[in-house]
Amino acid sequence: MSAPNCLRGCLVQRPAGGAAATLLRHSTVMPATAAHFSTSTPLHGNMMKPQKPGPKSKVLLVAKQWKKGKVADRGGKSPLPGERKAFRKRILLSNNNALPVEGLTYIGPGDLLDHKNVGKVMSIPDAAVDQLRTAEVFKPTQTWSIFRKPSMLVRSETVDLLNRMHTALGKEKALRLVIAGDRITGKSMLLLQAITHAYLNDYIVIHIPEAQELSIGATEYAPVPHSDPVQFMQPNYVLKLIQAIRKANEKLLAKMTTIYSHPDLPQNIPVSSPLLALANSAKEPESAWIVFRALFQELTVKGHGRPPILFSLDGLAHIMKMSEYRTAAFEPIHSHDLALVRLFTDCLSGAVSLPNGGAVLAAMTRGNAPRVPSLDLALSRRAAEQAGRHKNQLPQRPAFAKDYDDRVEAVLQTVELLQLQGVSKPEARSLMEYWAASGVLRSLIDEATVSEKWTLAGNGIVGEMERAALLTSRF
Ligand SMILES: Nc1ncnc2c1ncn2[C@@H]1O[C@H](COP(=O)(O)OP(=O)(O)OP(=O)(O)O)[C@@H](O)[C@H]1O
Repeated sequence: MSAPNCLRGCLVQRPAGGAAATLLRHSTVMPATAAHFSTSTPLHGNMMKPQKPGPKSKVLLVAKQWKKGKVADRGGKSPLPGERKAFRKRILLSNNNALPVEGLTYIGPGDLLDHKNVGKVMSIPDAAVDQLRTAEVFKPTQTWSIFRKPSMLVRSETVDLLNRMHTALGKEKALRLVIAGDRITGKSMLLLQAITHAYLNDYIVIHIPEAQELSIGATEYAPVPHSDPVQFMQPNYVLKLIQAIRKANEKLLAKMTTIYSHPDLPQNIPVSSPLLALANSAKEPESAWIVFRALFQELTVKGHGRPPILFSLDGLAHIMKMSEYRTAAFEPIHSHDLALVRLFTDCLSGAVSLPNGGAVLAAMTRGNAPRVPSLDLALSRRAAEQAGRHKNQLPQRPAFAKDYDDRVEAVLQTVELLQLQGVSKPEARSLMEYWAASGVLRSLIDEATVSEKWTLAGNGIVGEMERAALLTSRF
């Protein structure tokens, strides 16, 4: 018999079914006489006997259990409600293994206004670190956990933004500005720098750290009584926000006193009580929105020793669209009909003013932002206007476009835009020298290394520079 014919003959004699083949492979007693590829009588006899289950049949058993929806017991404790989220949001702000950097100075109240500090890496003072942590300004995506203490690069944009804020303060007006830019260019970090400056200069800071928490339908909501057209409050979120404002701005709130009587409040707060007592009266979610409104009303009284306010939000796109909430009639609710969002957008558009000065800042985020055509259009119009283009040359909605939203465009009609790009080469060098001094970057920092990393990072995009230089520490 020729070789191919022999092979065919042998294969034909093999058991056809996979299960049979398995049994064959795992049959415990293999007669010595049994030839390979043979279905000889002794083997047939053996197959008729009951077989011990082999490893393969165990796999089948597990698969069966899985199909029935049983969870295999791994012996561990399953996480409690909220534990996974807390772990995801956990922020470490120091690393004792990183080297202390010599010559690193703390940011003072006027330092972020000073052009001399552009290109310097500076540390955040401990008191401000606590306030920033309370207001949830640090983000888990940033690289705080690999350095000895929270420090940041002062960029030219930082000084520019804070000088604009300072000028507005002098005019008793609020700067209304959107921070935009490509992915990981440092938009949230710039917002953090503005908030740090605000804390160091005794502003009251109201910060919404993740705008998506307001619009994705993850927190309770209820109609605001007597609101027409109806607005919706988010009691639990607002209670948490008041507690953060109270804790981070405690000293300032204790110094100021109320000038209105606020009869709607759940607790009697007589006129001339400290604002801290007013903030403390928010104990239950049910009364949180009324207390928040009363506190905001008190803080925005002109004069009376009221400090400037910084009202900020990260993740603007999430509140520039329909929310995931529904009315009782199952109609979708626009994000601008959520009371807290409405207050922010009114401040951003200038409909509600901050008479003691300050700023309303909104940062875009590119990480998980939804696409909002009206937002993109409004920002590109603002960019064109700032570049000095004539009204007739501004970008327009495409003809017959459906998914544009007048409410969004109205809010952004007069805001300023700060378009963030990469850092300059001297700024990049200073940052890399800080990384090297901290011991997290092990290479000689010279012109060539800086140029290489700067170019690799799309002309100095900070997050990309971190990827290129500190690859293992972040990703
Ligand atoms: N001024 C700075 N000093 C030091 N590190 C910075 C600075 N700006 C940004 N970074 C770093 O760059 C990374 C990206 O920053 P950030 O999270 O602020 O970017 P983003 O533009 O808000 O990102 P996204 O596009 O995802 O919203 C972070 O790890 C941050 O630590």
